Amino acid sequence: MKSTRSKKADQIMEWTQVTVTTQSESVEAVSYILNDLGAAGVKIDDAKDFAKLKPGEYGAHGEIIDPKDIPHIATGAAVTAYYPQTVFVPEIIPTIEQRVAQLKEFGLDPGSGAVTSKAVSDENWTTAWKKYYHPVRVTSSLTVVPSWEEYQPKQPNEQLIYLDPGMAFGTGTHPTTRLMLQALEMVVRGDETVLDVGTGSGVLSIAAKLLGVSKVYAFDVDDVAVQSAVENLKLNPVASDIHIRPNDLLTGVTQMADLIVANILAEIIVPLIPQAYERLNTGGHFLCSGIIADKVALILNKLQNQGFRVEETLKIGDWYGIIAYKPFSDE
Ligand SMILES: C[S@@+](CC[C@H](N)C(=O)[O-])C[C@H]1O[C@@H](n2cnc3c(N)ncnc32)[C@H](O)[C@@H]1O
Repeated sequence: MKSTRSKKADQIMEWTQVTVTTQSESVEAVSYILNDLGAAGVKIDDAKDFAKLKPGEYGAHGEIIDPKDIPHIATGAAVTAYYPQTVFVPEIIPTIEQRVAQLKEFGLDPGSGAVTSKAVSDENWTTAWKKYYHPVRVTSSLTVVPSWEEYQPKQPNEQLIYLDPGMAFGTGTHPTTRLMLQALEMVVRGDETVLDVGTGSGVLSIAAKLLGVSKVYAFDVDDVAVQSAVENLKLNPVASDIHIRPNDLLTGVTQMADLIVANILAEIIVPLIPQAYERLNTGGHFLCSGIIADKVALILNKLQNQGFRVEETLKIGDWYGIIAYKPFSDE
């Protein structure tokens, strides 16, 4: 389970909780829709996530509580959003139903798309998202640590990313994020300049710095995400010199880079591909994830047509990540 939560939550006590019943492949798109309609945060329950957890595998080190103790759904997925009193939820429910049904047009299975709502108190929500977060080792060298937890590295090469995962997408534990973290570990050699497109919580920017890149410029179209990334950068001294600002993809960005990372839905990666090619130095890498099986061929095709050479296709569960390389003219 993962959740996102904006700072607005600290100021308002009463919320309307809206739950959409869907399928695993659509959770990110449904979250996007719910956020787009004014949710202060979303929480995802995905039966597939729980199916992969093994009792004791994480608990022995205190990273995560025994999965069987976490209430969870047995099949499919549910995305729950929290709306402040300023949003009149009965008015937006038909729009949610319509936009979720339209996901079929993007090749996603929205499942039943059933929408339910109920009033909740701030206290219930706070407990719901926070109690399941504990340090999680996301790659062989990177561990995400919630900002309120004490944690000592268990291995000499283990590096810590401190996050308040409540405020934007990017707890580090989502498969799409882990694909990008793995890809970063594979390509970073040190001293690179990086553009992080759709930074969310800032997790990839912080990871890139820990892995030894020199400069990071991070962007997100969502002001709440930018604010959350700014707060998370403050939790990680290594990230103090990261530049971050609101921006739509790389539109208007003139900074050249050796590495561009983007964990965004495939539909949004498509227009980013030519921008990324233009901003990358030759010999540089473009890393992207957020891609479901049905969209892999489309993205590979667009990358190759643009002139990229695909070096690796990575997979975790139903999600794919791609490492693409911009060759020198004589390669
Ligand atoms: C799936 S999250 C990834 C967050 C983080 N980078 C990670 O890997 O965990 C995608 C992020 O992209 C942002 N985003 C979506 N469309 C965008 C666009 N056109 N330009 C910039 N950011 C965008 C969203 O606001 C969201 O924060």
